[in-house]
Amino acid sequence: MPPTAPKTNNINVFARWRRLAPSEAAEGTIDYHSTSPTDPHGHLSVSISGGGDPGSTQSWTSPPAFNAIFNPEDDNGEVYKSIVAPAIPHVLRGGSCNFFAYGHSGSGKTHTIIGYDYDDERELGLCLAAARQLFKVIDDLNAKDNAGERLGIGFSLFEMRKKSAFDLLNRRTECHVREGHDGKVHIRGETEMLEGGKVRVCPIVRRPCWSYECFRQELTQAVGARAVGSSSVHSQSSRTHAILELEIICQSLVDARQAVVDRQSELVPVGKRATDISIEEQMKAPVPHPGGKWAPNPDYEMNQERIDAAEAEKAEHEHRVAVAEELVEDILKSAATPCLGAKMVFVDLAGAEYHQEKGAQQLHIPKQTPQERQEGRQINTDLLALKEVMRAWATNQPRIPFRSSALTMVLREHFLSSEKGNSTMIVTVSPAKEQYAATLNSLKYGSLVGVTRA
Ligand SMILES: Nc1ncnc2c1ncn2[C@@H]1O[C@H](COP(=O)(O)OP(=O)(O)OP(=O)(O)O)[C@@H](O)[C@H]1O
Repeated sequence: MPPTAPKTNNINVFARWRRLAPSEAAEGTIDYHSTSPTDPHGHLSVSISGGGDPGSTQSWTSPPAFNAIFNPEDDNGEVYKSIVAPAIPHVLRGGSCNFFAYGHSGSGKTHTIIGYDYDDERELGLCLAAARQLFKVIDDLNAKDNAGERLGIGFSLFEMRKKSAFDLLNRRTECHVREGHDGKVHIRGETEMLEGGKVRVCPIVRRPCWSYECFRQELTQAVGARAVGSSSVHSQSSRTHAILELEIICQSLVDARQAVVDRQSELVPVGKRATDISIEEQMKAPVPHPGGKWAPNPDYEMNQERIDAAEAEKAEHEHRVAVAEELVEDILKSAATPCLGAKMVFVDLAGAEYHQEKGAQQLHIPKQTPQERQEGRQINTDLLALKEVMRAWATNQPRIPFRSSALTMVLREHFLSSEKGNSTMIVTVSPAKEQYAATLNSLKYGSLVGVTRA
């Protein structure tokens, strides 16, 4: 019986072969080619061989899991044109989408998502190329006579490591990932003590940019603060998952969100006072009796009026927070252009590691420290959790295991806010013979996600 044909394509999966580094040339390359079996959706299979010992006939062919496969001569511009550019109209209609780069260390994830050459148009990372195209449209909209409020792009950029996020727009400040009682995940940054007992818990920084040039400068500066270390493959490895969120914004949205943070900080001392008063009054009401029991104090009548007044003040401040939150929603709903609030999320995942001490020595990179090896294990655990989320998402499972890691908790919102079909994984792979095992693992990971379509 032929396999059941997929009904929808919830997650798009692409593979990208990177160029061979000059230092890898002596070892030779993996043999690889893509085939297009009779798949109802035209998805491609990839076959690889040539790893292992000389003369080895070891080979592997994936199921038809890949939407397209990019060759080493395809530059970032080509990848952008095929993967990201088609999503821009969806974003301009107000939709959201996300893009993940997955691959072993040194396979080209950062090259693809962020890029290393910020001046060469053909080599801009996908996020910069997307912002450039969005700004072209936004600038045209802003120039129109009947334009509503001026639009721009706000962005946040942070790294995930273990259970913490590090805000690259705020001196790599450590932020905490918390699940609220509403099930939403919040990333909370620094806590500031203000006058009058106000406590401001800053959210992760979202920097507003009103031109592409401003965005490019801010992004490149922030990227410079990324944590690098030595992986099992190269010595400038990103040891964390970098998450970059672009959002179309206007000034009133920025102000309204700031007002929510301000109202919340005003609520903190008022809420604390209400709790203190209630406890204080209740403590005075009973008195200890012999035998360790407590009984009502005949000489003290609990001051219910005092408690009620404090509770009323707290309710008033809670109402102010709710009003500020509603204003944010109203601005998003009543925008003159539907794209306000639309998001594009780019994730440069930390490199999956396959420990190959032999390969590391050949590449003359420093040996990993025990801490780096421990980080490597944590990275692999996160990537496994992400694979399970993607498989469950792709097959429309009722329960998606978002809570299995801090990384997947943070990504929850991005999956849920993107309609099905707007999540894309780019599996980056190296053609170097010495990385055959790692390449094979990455392709297997990608094909597991790619074939599980509902
Ligand atoms: N498609 C490509 N074309 C040209 N050079 C590339 C390509 N992909 C990667 N490279 C180069 O290979 C090296 C490693 O790439 P990159 O830093 O993007 O890997 P990575 O997967 O992000 O690694 P890690 O997970 O360890 O951070 C870089 O010097 C990069 O410029």
